[in-house]
Amino acid sequence: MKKISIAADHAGYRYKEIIKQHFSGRIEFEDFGTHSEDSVDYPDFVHPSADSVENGSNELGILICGSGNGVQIAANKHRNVRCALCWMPELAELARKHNDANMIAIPARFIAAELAIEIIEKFLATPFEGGRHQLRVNKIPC
Ligand SMILES: O=C(CO)[C@H](O)[C@H](O)[C@H](O)COP(=O)(O)O
Repeated sequence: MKKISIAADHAGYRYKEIIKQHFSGRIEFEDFGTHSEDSVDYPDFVHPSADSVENGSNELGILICGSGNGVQIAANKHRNVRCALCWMPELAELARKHNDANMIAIPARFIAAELAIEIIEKFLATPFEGGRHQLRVNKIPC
């Protein structure tokens, strides 16, 4: 697997570090920050991370904030980003299988870190199914 981008605001910082630690040695991350729990604005970290997925320098991207909404909304402003908000592994699986999601948004203030890891494991392990789903994904850009 190519590099994976990862970015978080202050509400997601701790989970970002836990995730990197868990996948250490298996996944090469490009960490776009933030790098502390000091209050920051999530778009400042989402956009460069989403750019790196959009331009192909990172294969997939992980975004973490308090509810997951902020980072997902910002990431999906990028024409070729499909960012899915996932709070259970089954949602991550479907986001990959049916939507070819290339970024995932994690709600750090609403799920345990252990569940966040489980969700990301599923996201990274699940291929896109293509077929009828490819026709639909092709129609997303407007
Ligand atoms: O969760 C969010 C709402 O979309 C944001 O992404 C931020 O994490 C959240 O708004 C941060 O809230 P705070 O009160 O400034 O810590």
